[in-house]
Amino acid sequence: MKITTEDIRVAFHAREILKGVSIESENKELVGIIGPNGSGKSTLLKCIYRILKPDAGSVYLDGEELHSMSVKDSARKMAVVAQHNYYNFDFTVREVVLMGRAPHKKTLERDNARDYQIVEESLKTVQMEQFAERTFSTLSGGEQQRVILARALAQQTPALILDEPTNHLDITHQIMLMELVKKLNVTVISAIHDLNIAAAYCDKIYVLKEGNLEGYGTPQEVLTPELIRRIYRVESEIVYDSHGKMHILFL
Ligand SMILES: Nc1ncnc2c1ncn2[C@@H]1O[C@H](COP(=O)(O)OP(=O)(O)OP(=O)(O)O)[C@@H](O)[C@H]1O
Repeated sequence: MKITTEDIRVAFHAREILKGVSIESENKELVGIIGPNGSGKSTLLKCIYRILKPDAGSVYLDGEELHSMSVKDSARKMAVVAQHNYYNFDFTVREVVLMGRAPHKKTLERDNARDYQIVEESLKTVQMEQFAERTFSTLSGGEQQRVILARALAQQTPALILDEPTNHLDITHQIMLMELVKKLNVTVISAIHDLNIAAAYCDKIYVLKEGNLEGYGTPQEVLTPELIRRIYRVESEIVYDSHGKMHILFL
């Protein structure tokens, strides 16, 4: 599925947070949004996953304007792993993941064997199947993050929106998550802080600073020492290992 934003503008209390942001992901592309703290990454993603209506501009899913669709229709097209405090969920892990099936159900339709099978598979994929009966709020931050990813997988959508998905995860699970997301073969738009993760996994990167797009292209095109200096005020060096993989060293 193709996701497009066109000239998105958002202001809070007369302060402009997004100043006309247009991005595009082709079908099955993994698109990274990078930028310093407060640059507007989450705000842009919130406009895409419909928790925030922009003051101006539009979001299109395969050419269809987001707000012209029902919430259920857009939830069948896109699942979200956002940065929230999840701790208040007083549900079991299995129940949380089952919520991912809701957009596929009619009003009052009961969960069936297939829904439970999808939930078990999703939990296995994120290696959380042994936690199915646990109360969600008793999990660690990283475990919660993986359960929320399982919920998004259970939603079986052609697009995923991720807001710093590797936040809370140890290095094993960071790599697991990015490898998994890459293999899903769906469209992904993800805010990413770690530039080496962005370099390793993104097909395309957009750079946000103070609500403006400051760069766009493949990781090789975008992640140059000049851009990193301009955006983050940090000196860096780009090296390629024996596998041809790009690494950013911060000096
Ligand atoms: N509801 C709101 N009311 C007022 N200001 C807000 C609101 N939501 C976000 N902001 C401000 O908008 C700016 C952009 O926030 P946003 O969360 O989009 O940044 P970000 O790039 O995702 O940052 P981070 O890397 O720290 O997660 C910040 O200065 C934030 O304080």
